[in-house]
Amino acid sequence: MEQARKKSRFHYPTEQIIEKPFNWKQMMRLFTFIKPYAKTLLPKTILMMLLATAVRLAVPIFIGVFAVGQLENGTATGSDMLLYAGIVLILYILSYVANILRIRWMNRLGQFVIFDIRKKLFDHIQHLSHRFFDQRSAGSILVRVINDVNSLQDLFTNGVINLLMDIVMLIGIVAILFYLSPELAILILVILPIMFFISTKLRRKIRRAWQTVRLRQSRLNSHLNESIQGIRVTQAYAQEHENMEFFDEVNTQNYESWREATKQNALFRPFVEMASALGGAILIWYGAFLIQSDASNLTLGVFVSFAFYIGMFWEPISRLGQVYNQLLVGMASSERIFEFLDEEPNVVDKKDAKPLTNVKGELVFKNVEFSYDDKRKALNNINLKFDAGTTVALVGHTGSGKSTIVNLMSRFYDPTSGDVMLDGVNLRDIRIDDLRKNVSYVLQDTFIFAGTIMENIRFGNPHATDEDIIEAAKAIGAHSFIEKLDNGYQTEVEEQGSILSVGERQLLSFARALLADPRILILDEATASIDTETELKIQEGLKTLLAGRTAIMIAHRLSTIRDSDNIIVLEQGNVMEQGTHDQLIDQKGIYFGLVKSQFSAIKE
Ligand SMILES: Nc1ncnc2c1ncn2[C@@H]1O[C@H](COP(=O)(O)OP(=O)(O)OP(=O)(O)O)[C@@H](O)[C@H]1O
Repeated sequence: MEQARKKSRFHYPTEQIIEKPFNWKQMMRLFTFIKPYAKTLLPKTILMMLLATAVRLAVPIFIGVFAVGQLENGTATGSDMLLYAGIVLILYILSYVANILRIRWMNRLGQFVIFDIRKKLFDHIQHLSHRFFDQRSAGSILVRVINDVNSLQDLFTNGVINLLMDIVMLIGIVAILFYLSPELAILILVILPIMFFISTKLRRKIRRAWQTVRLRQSRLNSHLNESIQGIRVTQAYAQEHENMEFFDEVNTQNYESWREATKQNALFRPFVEMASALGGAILIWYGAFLIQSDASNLTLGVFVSFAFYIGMFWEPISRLGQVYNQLLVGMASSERIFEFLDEEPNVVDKKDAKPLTNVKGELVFKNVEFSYDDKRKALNNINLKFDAGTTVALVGHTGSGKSTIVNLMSRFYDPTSGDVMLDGVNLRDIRIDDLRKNVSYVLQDTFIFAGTIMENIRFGNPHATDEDIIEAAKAIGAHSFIEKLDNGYQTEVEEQGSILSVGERQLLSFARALLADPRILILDEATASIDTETELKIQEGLKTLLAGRTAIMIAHRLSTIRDSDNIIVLEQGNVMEQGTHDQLIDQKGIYFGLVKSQFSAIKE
């Protein structure tokens, strides 16, 4: 019981082992990624592949039929033999060069295709709406862009061309075998179906074993990802031991699945080699019999060529098994990649969406309703006006709908019904890019990207010069703390910016927003308590930032709220009261209660 309770803390979606029939449609869709190279790299690679294969097929004929044949007839001269040796040598050199070029171009083709798939996937994901990200963890998205795309790598760098090469090789060998000696060819080919039957069974086992490896590995990845991201909470609650126990379990499972898969895998090659030896034995036994018998005209030369071909026969067969595995892995991965690619953004530009010019910054909500999940309403019939150039504070208990209102302003979501208008134009009719350039967000938890402080501020406007950035930082009041850092504006900060304090991060985000110079500014005020000096700096910075803009604040400090031109009080997705601080206090309604209970403890 204790054990079950402990393990139940860790929930990772487990994928089922996929045993689907081969899906041609999906494969064809995957191969459309080769299309851009259909006239350049692909034909060059195929040509080299055909050349290398043709040469390999020709060599045994020269050695067996011509050289040994002439020796057998007794017509061979030293210079003839030298000529044959020369030809074989040239053929080998030719095949060597063709193979080098084939491998080089094949790898290049594969890398280009992987590059294209990853780019397309990333580009697509970037444009997906917030709804998509609400339903998935960052880790699971990462796995698709990295692991699933990587697992297509083998297929495109080796698989496809090798598959073609092996098919051409097999057809070539079978045709030559039949041409040289149909009796001998038939006998040897009899064992082919038997081998295919056994190898298919073996391969299925191997495939399942590798699928288990992938599932175990993805569990291990998820656990690692979560553990590292949540390390501070884990340490704070002293849960390292529980974490370690679970890690041990998934790590052991991972190791065991690898052991099993490599064991199964190791069986395949010896099996192919055994079949190859069996083919050789049959050849020697029956071939010797045919050479001696008067009824057959099998010569020693043909027999030698045959032996060469038999030796070459099993290699493509064993490789075909590998390619089949690669195709199945590729299919599973591409299914997951296509699932993302087929995901349509919920919020998209209309065909005739208008550009935005001369924005004044008046926002109006008309009968707006909204629900995140079509079950529970987050906003009920909201009618609001945010006048251009004014500062409006949104207040209310947690979950009352403050963030939801601001989410609709940048069209991170569209209202379920009703409209949001900017300067009298429905947001749905405005180009999203234009809208978002005019509406900036300053989030409570400022996201700092890995890079310098300079680059982090420049995020607000990629075209800004260093001077513009320093000016913005000065205006906001961030310049003095930046200067005190080791390398000033060139100080490298890590992802999430953990070397910076909450207040400093806020100031950076103000500078970033000032640089973006939007008409409408949405601000989620930090709740963390900040020392009085920084607090003053933030208030000063805020004043500069808000000057002349329409500002919507999810306000947590009474001082900010009191200074606003209008205060909107929300409760369970409804607008309950609105007005200035004094008006609302006089009303002695919800706001009055909120101020008394919630803000009295917070520093004004
Ligand atoms: N992405 C989401 N998916 C589903 N439901 C959501 C989502 N975001 C918010 N909600 C729900 O919508 C309602 C309004 O949430 P919202 O985040 O707007 O509240 P809030 O007033 O901003 O709260 P807080 O002050 O705690 O940030 C809540 O009931 C919340 O559970």
